[in-house]
Amino acid sequence: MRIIGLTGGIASGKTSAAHLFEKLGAAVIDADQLAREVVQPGEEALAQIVAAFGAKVLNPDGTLNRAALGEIVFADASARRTLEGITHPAIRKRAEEKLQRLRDAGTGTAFYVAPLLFEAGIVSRVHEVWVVYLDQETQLARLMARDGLSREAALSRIASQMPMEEKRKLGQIVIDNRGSREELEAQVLRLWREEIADRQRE
Ligand SMILES: CC(C)(COP(=O)(O)OP(=O)(O)OC[C@H]1O[C@@H](n2cnc3c(N)ncnc32)[C@H](O)[C@@H]1O)[C@@H](O)C(=O)NCCC(=O)NCCS
Ligand SMILES: Nc1ncnc2c1ncn2[C@@H]1O[C@H](COP(=O)(O)OP(=O)(O)OP(=O)(O)O)[C@@H](O)[C@H]1O
Repeated sequence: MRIIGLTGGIASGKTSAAHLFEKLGAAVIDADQLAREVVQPGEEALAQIVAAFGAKVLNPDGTLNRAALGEIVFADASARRTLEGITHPAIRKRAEEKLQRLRDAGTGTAFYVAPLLFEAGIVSRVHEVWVVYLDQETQLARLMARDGLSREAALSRIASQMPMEEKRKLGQIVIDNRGSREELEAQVLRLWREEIADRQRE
């Protein structure tokens, strides 16, 4: 099975691009979604997070208060590393299980969508890397609009990741998402045809 790592900066459009590939019939696993699964009530990782950060990161119903934890870890690199030390092994394990299921089902190509593909070393698990790219001003505007963040909070999230320009250089394929949604969709369709559908027929 060919595994394509799909990455990019925060709010660059990875999820949007992945949904478009999924609509065309691609198999997709998404690290952000796995990160949510591993902190559900009853999961080991949630207990470890509470032990490390205190009950203030829980909602009254016992679920993770993501906004509260986000405020802590995006302002403090050492707190972020503590959280990653808890969540990343659990995310990796779940990703391997999902990839194995796709392999067993005879899947030809799978996308592994991961914001921290380079930062978390996931790059060694994929066969090639596609990067969704945009300039920082557009990134900032989309991030603030989507998550209702102040400019300062949005900038600190961007600063917690490898700079977009570096990611761009490391991708075998770059999807330029500075333009409209229609332009994104056109690139996805072209890549689907040229890089996936045609190659699977070879
Ligand atoms: C801090 C948390 C609770 C904030 O939750 P929230 O719902 O606000 O954001 P969400 O999970 O949807 O992530 C949004 C984006 O933030 C960025 N981001 C998330 N975690 C990190 C991190 N550790 N370092 C840098 N950027 C990150 C990514 O670009 C991600 O796509 C959450 O992001 C989390 O648990 N992060 C640790 C797990 C992780 O590293 N996830 C990334 C996938 S490997
Ligand atoms: N071409 C576009 N034009 C306008 N808005 C867009 C475009 N592409 C994506 N968006 C919007 O930008 C925001 C970020 O996109 P998306 O959630 O797909 O990014 P992401 O890379 O998955 O983000 P994260 O790393 O935070 O998970 C969303 O609100 C999305 O609807």
